[in-house]
Amino acid sequence: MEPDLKTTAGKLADFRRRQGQSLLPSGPEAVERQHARGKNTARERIDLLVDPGSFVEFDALAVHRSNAFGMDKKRPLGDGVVSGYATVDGRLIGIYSQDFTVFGGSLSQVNGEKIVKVQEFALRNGCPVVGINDGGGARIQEGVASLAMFADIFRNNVHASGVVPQISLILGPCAGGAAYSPALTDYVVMVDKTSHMFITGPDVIKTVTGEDVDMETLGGARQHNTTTGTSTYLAADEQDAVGFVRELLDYLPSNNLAEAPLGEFTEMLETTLEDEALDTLIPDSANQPYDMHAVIAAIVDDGHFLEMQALYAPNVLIGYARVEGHTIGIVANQPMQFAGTLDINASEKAARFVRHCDAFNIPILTLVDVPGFLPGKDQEFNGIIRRGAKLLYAYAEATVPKVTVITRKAYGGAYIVMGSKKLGADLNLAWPTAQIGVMGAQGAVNILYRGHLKAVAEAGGDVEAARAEVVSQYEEELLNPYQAAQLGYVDAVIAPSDTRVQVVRALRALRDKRATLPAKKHGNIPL
Ligand SMILES: CC(=O)SCCNC(=O)CCNC(=O)[C@H](O)C(C)(C)COP(=O)(O)OP(=O)(O)OC[C@H]1O[C@@H](n2cnc3c(N)ncnc32)[C@H](O)[C@@H]1OP(=O)(O)O
Repeated sequence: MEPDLKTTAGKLADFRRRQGQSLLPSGPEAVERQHARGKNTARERIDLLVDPGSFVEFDALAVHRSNAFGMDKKRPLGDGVVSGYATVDGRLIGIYSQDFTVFGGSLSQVNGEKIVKVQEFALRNGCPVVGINDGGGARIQEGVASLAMFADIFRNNVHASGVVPQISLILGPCAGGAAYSPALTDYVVMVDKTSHMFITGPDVIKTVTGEDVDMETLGGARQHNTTTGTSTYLAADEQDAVGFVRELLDYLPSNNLAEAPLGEFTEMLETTLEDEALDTLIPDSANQPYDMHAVIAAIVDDGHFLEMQALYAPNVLIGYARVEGHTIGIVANQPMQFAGTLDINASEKAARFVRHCDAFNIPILTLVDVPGFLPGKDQEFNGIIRRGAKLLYAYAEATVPKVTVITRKAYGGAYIVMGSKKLGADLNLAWPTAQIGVMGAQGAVNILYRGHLKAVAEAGGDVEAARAEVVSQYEEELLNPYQAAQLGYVDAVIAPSDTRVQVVRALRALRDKRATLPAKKHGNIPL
C-alpha cells in the first residue's frame, strides 16, 4: 500500500521506504554476486572498519543526473558510493566506500561530488580520510562530467596531503585514471587476489603492444607490494586489511596540528635483559648479516613495530612504533637484504616516509648499517643520482626531532644520507662496532695501496699477506666511531645495551624542538 503523503505517519513511512531502498540499491542478488566474488559490500566494509554504530551517512538519497543510454530508467539511491563520517577507536574519520553493485562502483558526477564532500569535511575538521575503492573508474555513460570529478578529487588529494592522513583500501578493481587518487594518498592497502590496480588493463595492452598479461600479474596486490611499491600492505583478506588500517590510524595524528594518540607505557630507565642482548648482536665478521628488526624491537615499546611496505625494497625498513607512548617513525638499513645497501627503490621508499613523518610532526629514529649505494649499471642508468637524492632532500628538509644510531657500517654517500649529523640530525649515537668511513676496507686498500701491492707482487712477495696487513691497519685506524666522535659528528659512542635508554632520553629532550626552514613557496625535490 502506498503511504498517504498528506499525513505525518505517511511521510515517515515514505521516508523509511526510501531509507530501506538506499541500503540495498541493487537488490539482494547483487549482494550475493559481490559475496560470490569473495568481497564484502560497501556498507559491510564500513562496518568492519569503524566503531560500531558510529557511521553517519551523507547523501544516501543522491541519484545521478544522466539521461543518456537509458540511464534515466535507472537511478539507484546513493549512486554507487556510501559516504560519511565515523569514528575509529573514538577518533573522527571521513570515509567513502565505492559500491560495486551499482554501475560497477564507477564514478559519476554525483558520486564524485559525494567523495569530494567527504574530503572537504575531513579537511575542515582535521580528520583522516579513508577511501575504499572497488570500482570501474570513470562512469562511461557520463563522459567528461565524470572525468572532471576525478580532477576535483585529485586536487583535494593534493591539497589534503600533509594536512590530514589519507588512506586508501583497494578491495576490488581500481582502473585507469581512477588509480591516481589512491596513488596520491599516503597509504594504499591491497588484498591478495581480489585487488587490482592498473592504468591500462590487459585488453588495451594486448591491442596496443601485443603483450599478453593477466590482471593478477599486471596489477594484483602482490605485484604492487613487491615490484611497483604502490602498495603499503599486502592483506590476506578484507578483515586483515581493515585491521591494518585501524592499527595505522592509531599511530597517526588526526591532522598536521594534532598529536598522535599516546600509548600506555611504563617508565624504565634501567638496562634490561633485552637491552643487554644487543651487546652480542653484531657478528665479529663485518660481512655477516643480522636482523635489524631485533634492534628495533629492543628499543621500542613492547617491541612492537608496524612495518610499512615490508615486501618492497626490504633492504630498508620503514614503519611506526612508540617510545614512551609517543609515535615515532623508524628508518633502518636491513643487513639481511642486499647487505643493507641503498638502491633506488629503497631511497624512494624511505624518502617518502621521512617526508610523511615530517609533515605530521612524528620524530624519526634512523638505524644505520649501510655499506653504500648499490653499485651497478642498472642503478646508474635508472637514475640513482637523481632518485637517491630524494632521501637526502627528505632528511635535510625534515625539521622534526631526528635521532640516529649507527650500529655498524656507515660508508660514503650512504653515511651522509642516513640521518648524518651535518645533514641536520639532532642527536647522533654510535656503537663501538660502528665503522664510519668513506668506504669499506677492501675498496679503500685497492685505491690507497695499489702501488704498494703491485710492488710486493713484482718483488715476488706474499701479496695476500701484504693486503691483509693494510686492510687490518685501515680497519683499526679509520673504520671505527672514534674519528667521527673526535670531530663531533657523533654526539656519543654508547654500548648497544644503552641504546633504548639513550633514545628515550633523546626523544624526551627533543619533544619541544623548534626549527624552521627559509620561507618559500615550496622546494623542488628531484622527482
Ligand atoms: C579516469 C578513469 O577512471 S579512466 C578508466 C575508465 N574505466 C575503465 O577503463 C574500466 C572499465 N571497466 C572494466 O574494465 C571492468 O568492468 C572491471 C575490470 C572494472 C570489472 O570487471 P568485472 O569484474 O568483470 O565486472 P563487469 O565488467 O561485469 O562490471 C560490473 C558492472 O559494472 C559496469 N561498469 C564497470 N565499469 C564501468 C564504468 N567505468 N562505467 C560504467 N559502468 C561500468 C559494467 O557495465 C557492469 O554492469 P552490469 O552489471 O549492468 O552489466
